[in-house]
Amino acid sequence: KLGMAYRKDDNFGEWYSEVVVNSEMIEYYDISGCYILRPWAMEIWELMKEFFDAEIKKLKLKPYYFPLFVTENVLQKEKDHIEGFAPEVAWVTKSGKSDLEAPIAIRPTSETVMYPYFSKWIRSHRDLPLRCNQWCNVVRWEFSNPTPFIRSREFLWQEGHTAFANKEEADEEVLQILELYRRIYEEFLAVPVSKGRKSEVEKFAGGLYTTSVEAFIPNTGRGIQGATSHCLGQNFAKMFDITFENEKGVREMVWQNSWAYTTRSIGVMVMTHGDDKGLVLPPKVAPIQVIVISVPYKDADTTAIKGACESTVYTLNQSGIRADQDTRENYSPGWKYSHWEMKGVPLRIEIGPKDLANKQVRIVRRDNGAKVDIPVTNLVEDVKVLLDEIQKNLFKTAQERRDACVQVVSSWDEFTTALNNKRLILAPWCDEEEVEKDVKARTKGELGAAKTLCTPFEQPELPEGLRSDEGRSKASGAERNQNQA
Ligand SMILES: O=C1CCCN[C@@H]1CCCn1cnc2ccccc2c1=O
Repeated sequence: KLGMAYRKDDNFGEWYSEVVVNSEMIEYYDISGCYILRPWAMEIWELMKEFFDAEIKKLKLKPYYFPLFVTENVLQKEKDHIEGFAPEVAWVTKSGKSDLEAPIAIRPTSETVMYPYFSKWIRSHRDLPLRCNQWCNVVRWEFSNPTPFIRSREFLWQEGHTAFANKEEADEEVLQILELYRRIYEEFLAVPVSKGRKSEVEKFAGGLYTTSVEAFIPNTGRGIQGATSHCLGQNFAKMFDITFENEKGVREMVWQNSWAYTTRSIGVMVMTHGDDKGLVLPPKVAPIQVIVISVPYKDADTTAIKGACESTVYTLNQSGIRADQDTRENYSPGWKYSHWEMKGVPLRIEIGPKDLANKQVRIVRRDNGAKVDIPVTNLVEDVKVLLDEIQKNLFKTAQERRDACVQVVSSWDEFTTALNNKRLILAPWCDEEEVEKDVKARTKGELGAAKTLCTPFEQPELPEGLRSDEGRSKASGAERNQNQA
């Protein structure tokens, strides 16, 4: 199947579903909200994981793996905030034909799985900081419209859970991790995000405060949470009796953080960069950065051309570039161009008889379609420069597009107009829960009620006299159940 049936700016939802399938990232599954992640998606996940895992190891995180299952009474331990999430919890009630004595929950997140053991492991200040990270799947049986990568009933993530002797250390780590999430999005996925603090209404109810990186999808005019880094305060230490004896022999409760990013990040990247030819991959996360395609002529020396493709791929791979070739003879060059454009490969190299004769190759960029002939002598350097240019261009284009959607407002009328114009709104914000709930209620409409995304750490000047003590907050048309992590 070649070419897209839907155009991104006409039928965004259908376009997205088609791109993730045609690019061979996703296969739909016969259970709603569940998807098969194929190599083209998993290799992207693994490239991000390689970066993130190396960075948290520098922060002394240790790898763990906790069980998928949690008992009912332990899960109910954080009942105060879980009641909001209870409908999403999936339960195992039988094995074979027989019922289990007590139903067992499948982890929707792992606080209640881990923290009874943090309580057991932490006795003295010498046991702190405790730094635990796991890469796993979680299950949340949501009912709102399922979307590959963005909202699924099972997804992959990493969840970090740390414990410190004091709040200062916890506060510092929250921001260190948030910066890593910004780097994942901006340096790897080429997606601009805003760092900020969640409102009391939108934060993780079980925690003290939540910080997040927020992305924006111009096509839908909606913000989307990219990743979260929470300071839990001593709330869970109280619930699970996680205490330590400090240097003076006094027993104290620990200060905890928890943080996650998920496979949703892949969907945000697809939505940001994809076009009407399909996926457009930032080179940093492209499983194949350069595809070499043979362009045989009727009586040309196909063996020589294939040999040139082989050696081009070899030379590129030797210099750390992820290159592959498509010299299949049962597909035309044109078919191959469309196929690899659909998969979003950043660079295509074409090698035909005249390229061979002139000791050059033709390089075509996926992001802007530019074609250039380069001598094979300079191949590796030129390819590296082009890949770097594509990475920068994708980020710059996405940033300009996102910034063009930002609307600074200072009145209710401006706010509602901006909301209906699918804007990312920057508004003076009082950060009062009642006001936030009232705004949500008053903006319920076909575009979805307005939801605050965050109070950005970077604040523009606030004109005198505007009601706010927290600076401006970003809001946009809501995506229900936006918070994946
Ligand atoms: O974000 C994170 C980062 C990673 C660790 N967990 C925190 C908070 C998760 C909040 N949450 C989100 N959905 C849930 C769904 C069912 C039960 C409980 C929950 C739940 O506690």
